[in-house]
Amino acid sequence: METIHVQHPLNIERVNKEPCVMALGFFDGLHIGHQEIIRTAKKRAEERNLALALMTFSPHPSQIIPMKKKVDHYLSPLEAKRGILAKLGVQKLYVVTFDHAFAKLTPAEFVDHYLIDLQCRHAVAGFDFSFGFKGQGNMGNLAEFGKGAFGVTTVPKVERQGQKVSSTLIRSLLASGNVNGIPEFLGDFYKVTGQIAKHGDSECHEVRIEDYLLPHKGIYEISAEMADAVYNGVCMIEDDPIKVYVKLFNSVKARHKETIQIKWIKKTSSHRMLQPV
Ligand SMILES: Cc1cc2nc3c(=O)[nH]c(=O)nc-3n(C[C@H](O)[C@H](O)[C@H](O)COP(=O)(O)O)c2cc1C
Ligand SMILES: Nc1ncnc2c1ncn2[C@@H]1O[C@H](COP(=O)(O)OP(=O)(O)O)[C@@H](O)[C@H]1O
Repeated sequence: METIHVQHPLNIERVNKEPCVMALGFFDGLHIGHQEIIRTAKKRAEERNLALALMTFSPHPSQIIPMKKKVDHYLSPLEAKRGILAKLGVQKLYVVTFDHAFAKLTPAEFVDHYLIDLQCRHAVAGFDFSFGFKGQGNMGNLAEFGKGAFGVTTVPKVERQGQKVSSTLIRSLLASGNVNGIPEFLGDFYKVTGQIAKHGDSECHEVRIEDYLLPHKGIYEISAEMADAVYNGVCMIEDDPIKVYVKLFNSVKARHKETIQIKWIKKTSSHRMLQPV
């Protein structure tokens, strides 16, 4: 997968582009709703023999525009997003810097410069995707702004348990420590990647995790992947200041600075921190 970072104003001559199907959205977490968008876009790309592209933004629009909640930690920071998108078959990833100049674009300007000029031949997004100044562009008027340059597919709402699957919903499950409820919406357990920051004589390792949203403080059953091997263990999250400690069962020790991927299984009680299951 090719990753192309662009910033407004676009110097279109210098952007590596090709006729494509473009999936649109922020896509934090790549939950089952997002996966449905990408599956649909992939189908359209195959039918039309076009490249599969996806446009996302960085940072989250709420960092620039006042919104109800400011997102400053992610379910899938850009590197994690890249890995997941490549696996889902995305061939070109456009990462647009979301700054004030970009946020001020009218829906027509966004479509002209970021879809038509990037050779989008078909756009795919969910029923609630919005774009352009004050979110005035939507799936009801996207085709009109496209003036026939591309077709549009709107993916209907993906729901579970009577609720729209959303990154906000997954964030609230993390905030309540309800990590075992996440796979229903995410399609998998919630995973974060970090580095072993400190290890002493004890088998309890401190892990440094950046950019990811973490579950609520407490003790969790986890599985950890390091150097292609998977271990079971427990993880303790402290807040104020935020610290993450991992203990792997069977006295497995991790090396300093080793990369560790933590998969959150469920919240547990403190005594199991000492007593492996
Ligand atoms: C060109 C452009 C301008 C935008 N301007 C605004 C804005 O002024 N106010 C706003 O609330 N959102 C704005 N947005 C953000 C969108 O409403 C939306 O959050 C973003 O496109 C991510 O879509 P998603 O949340 O459906 O993934 C803009 C988006 C784009 C692409
Ligand atoms: N549950 C869903 N059903 C259908 N489409 C969705 C769903 N959730 C998100 N989308 C679409 O996925 C893209 C990215 O949406 P985004 O706003 O980043 O997700 P979320 O609503 O989870 O924060 C947009 O095109 C959006 O319309």
